[in-house]
Amino acid sequence: MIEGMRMDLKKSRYRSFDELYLYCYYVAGTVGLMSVPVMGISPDSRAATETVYKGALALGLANQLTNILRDVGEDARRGRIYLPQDELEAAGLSEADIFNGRVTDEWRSFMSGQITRARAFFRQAEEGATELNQESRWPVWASLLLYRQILDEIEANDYDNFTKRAYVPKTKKLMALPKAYLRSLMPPSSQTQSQRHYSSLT
Ligand SMILES: CC(C)=CCC/C(C)=C/CC/C(C)=C/CC/C(C)=C/COP(=O)(O)OP(=O)(O)O
Repeated sequence: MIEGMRMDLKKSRYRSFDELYLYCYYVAGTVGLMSVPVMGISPDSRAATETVYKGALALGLANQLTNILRDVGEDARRGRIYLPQDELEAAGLSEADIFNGRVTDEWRSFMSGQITRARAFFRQAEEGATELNQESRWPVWASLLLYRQILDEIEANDYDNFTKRAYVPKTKKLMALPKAYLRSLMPPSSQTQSQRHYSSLT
């Protein structure tokens, strides 16, 4: 985590998603991983421990990527671009496009790809969240559902994350709480991965 903070002091560009992944891993993935032994895995869980840690890491990454996508304009005004340069280039976008902050079709399509990737990490996080101790499941589900909604708001703003800050309205936030509560009641998986694999074959 400290390494991530150091990285942020030295670096203001990321050549590829691999480089960005490493940064997100350091500053947020590690927080997720450290939370697992604090929150604890449900005694009823039959899932592989790896599934829980992978989920926790994924939630850290998903949150950080979402944060980055929400703050593109704000970061650019401080001279920083936390987006993979090779992917920007492939989408026909330059740094100047980001500093000028024009929402073009190229930008919309680039952003839509970035949002899809962040959602894939949220999906992976869901698998881990179900396996946590009962007491931790509601807050974790709430944070997952609330943060993931920021991505919906970026879409609702027609991908203008230069001049608009994607913001989840209070009513939507409140509505997420009972949804999170219901999800938190979902019991942990009662089968191990190999049992699941076996029963899918029979
Ligand atoms: C899912 C399972 C199995 C466990 C849960 C594991 C957890 C708690 C994961 C979440 C980890 C986490 C809180 C990562 C940090 C996320 C993040 C983007 C923080 C934003 O920090 P700032 O950059 O300070 O935010 P602002 O830009 O809003 O100030």
